[in-house]
Amino acid sequence: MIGLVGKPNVGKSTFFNALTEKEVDIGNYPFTTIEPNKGIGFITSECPCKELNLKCNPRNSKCIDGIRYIPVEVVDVAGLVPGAYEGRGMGNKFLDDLRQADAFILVVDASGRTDKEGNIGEGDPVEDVKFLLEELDMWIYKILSKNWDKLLRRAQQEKNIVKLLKDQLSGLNISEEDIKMAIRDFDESLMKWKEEDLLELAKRLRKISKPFIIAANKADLPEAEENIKRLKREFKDYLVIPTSAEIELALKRAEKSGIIKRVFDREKEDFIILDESKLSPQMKRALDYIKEFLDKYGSTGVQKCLNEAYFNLLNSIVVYPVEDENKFSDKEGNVLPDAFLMRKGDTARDLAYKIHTDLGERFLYAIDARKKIRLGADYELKHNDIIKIVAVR
Ligand SMILES: Nc1nc2c(ncn2[C@@H]2O[C@H](COP(=O)(O)OP(=O)(O)OP(=O)(O)O)[C@@H](O)[C@H]2O)c(=O)[nH]1
Repeated sequence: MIGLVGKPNVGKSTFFNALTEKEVDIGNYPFTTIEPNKGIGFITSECPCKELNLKCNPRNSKCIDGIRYIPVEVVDVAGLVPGAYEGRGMGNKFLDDLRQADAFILVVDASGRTDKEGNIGEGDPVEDVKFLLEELDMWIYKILSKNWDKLLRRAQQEKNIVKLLKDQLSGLNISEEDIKMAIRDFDESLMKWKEEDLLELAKRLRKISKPFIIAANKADLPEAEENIKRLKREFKDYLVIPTSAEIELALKRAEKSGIIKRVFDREKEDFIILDESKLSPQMKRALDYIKEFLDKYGSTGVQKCLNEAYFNLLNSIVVYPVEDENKFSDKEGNVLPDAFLMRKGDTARDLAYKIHTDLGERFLYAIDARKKIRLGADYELKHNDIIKIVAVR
């Protein structure tokens, strides 16, 4: 799940709506209850139907003009205020939402028109990013240092520090490997760890467990240009994506009401006006303004943030399981019915388990449907693979 974080007034709600506004209802969502601050966004990936020259019948996703839209959950993490890590403001709800997110899109007002408290005024998006990082660090520090005395007592029996820390941080989804990496140059005895060591560890764990992208929102405003350059200079290790949530929402709505058709190219996003006669002079001006923005930045950036979060931060790949490797279909003849999100490094057996535990347990071998060759259980899946799993009956 991706979390949207940002202080008030930076355009987070607009961003959330632009990402999650339902266009077409699709069944088979892999999610059960959707809370009010959660929504479904779609990551986009080239569908193999184009290359294979087939017409697909998606079930768990949708395909428009050869682009597969795969549903993912997005959570609007409300309540970022100074001291939120201590439960100020929205209290535990804020912390709970943070815990659930695998990665973040950190939304800042790149125009600098939002001040520290989230009011209209003078602000600095570079400072806002720093502030958020501190909040996250303090949040992890608080979890880490909670009942530290008790942990030290336990350490007298349990010598495995990594295991102790993993227990302490349960809920944050950090692997033992990552903890080991983070404490590699720390003293072997927990007794010797000082407060600044714990703070440093919190910082490292945040980097590992909560990767994020910076959405430099309101990029359409003139003051944004300079701030975007500063953000890129200041946060070289991070992806800074100029966005205009307002333009994305406007385009989505214009398309829904049949005024335009959006066109997506690998390089650039554009739109075609379907009926000029329906446009008021005001709408025409707005669309000209939007076109200028797209010419300058290539896209509204909103969809790009979600795609980058999955494909870049979380190392996701898309794999298409099929039951008939000749027709690329399921038993009913639906071509490329499901698009599964997997991670780089996942194997054919992992895919079988993801489809069904039983299929994982009965796994015999897999078939690469394009090349019609057999693959072993340890075959490392690649992006856009089409795979049939063969299992013991
Ligand atoms: N120019 C411009 N304005 C934007 C953009 N995104 C949002 N806004 C405007 O910024 C203001 C705040 O947007 P919201 O989406 O309500 O901001 P928020 O961060 O969710 O704020 P809270 O609801 O107070 O938490 C609104 O007036 C939006 O229309 C953008 O990309 N460009």
